[in-house]
Amino acid sequence: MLQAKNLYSYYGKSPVLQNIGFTLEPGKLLSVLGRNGVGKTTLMRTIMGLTDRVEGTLTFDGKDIASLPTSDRALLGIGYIPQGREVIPRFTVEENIVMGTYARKDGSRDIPEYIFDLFPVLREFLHRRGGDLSGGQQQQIAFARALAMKPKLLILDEPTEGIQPNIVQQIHEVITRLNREFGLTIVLVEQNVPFVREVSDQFIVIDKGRVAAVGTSQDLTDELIDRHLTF
Ligand SMILES: Nc1ncnc2c1ncn2[C@@H]1O[C@H](COP(=O)(O)OP(=O)(O)OP(=O)(O)O)[C@@H](O)[C@H]1O
Repeated sequence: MLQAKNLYSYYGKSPVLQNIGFTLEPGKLLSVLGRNGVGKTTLMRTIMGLTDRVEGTLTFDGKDIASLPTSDRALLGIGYIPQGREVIPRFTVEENIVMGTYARKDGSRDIPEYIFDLFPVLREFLHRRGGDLSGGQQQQIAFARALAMKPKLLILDEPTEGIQPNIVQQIHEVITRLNREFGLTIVLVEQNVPFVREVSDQFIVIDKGRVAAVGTSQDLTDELIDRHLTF
């Protein structure tokens, strides 16, 4: 479904990512690991077309998307929950979620009902301003907005960063259900190694902008983590 080959991604003249390669099959979950500043967010932004320039190949559903604008990538079915959530504080919860529907091909502005089954609190707070909700609830809005576009692929950049522990567990359960129950293909940037081991089909470790290791969940050994993830 998503494939990168010899992918380089630039901010200005600097190649932040170099020679990145991976293949993600439909319905699978790929975790992206690495220390702070190695390029994980840049990889997510590269998939969405938000860096200055790329070289190499990036295909989605067999189509070359490397030179498409971000809005076209969304229309093809790539949903993105950025680091920091980016909920619009002045908009109501409902308005924030409906924004996601604008990336839908069917033109409908309806919020799919299952979103409120996943996040009942959002139904309750539908007419409150997004900015008045807690960090965990804002993360739920960010999920709901991305799911409202009915994505085929969901990109999640550290969805539990800065969120209180009781909500972290809930977000982990939602990610697991979206992948296992709803069959959504997911790329997940995540620091929590036990959760990565539990939920991933495959992983890549990035170090200094390059792929340092790839494998399936069983290949994510303590030795690999010591080498590339501990500080
Ligand atoms: N908009 C930008 N312009 C120029 N350089 C950038 C930009 N965003 C990130 N960088 C640089 O790219 C490198 C990778 O940053 P990135 O945010 O992708 O890392 P990360 O692995 O996601 O880190 P973190 O875990 O802290 O989020 C860093 O050296 C960073 O300074």
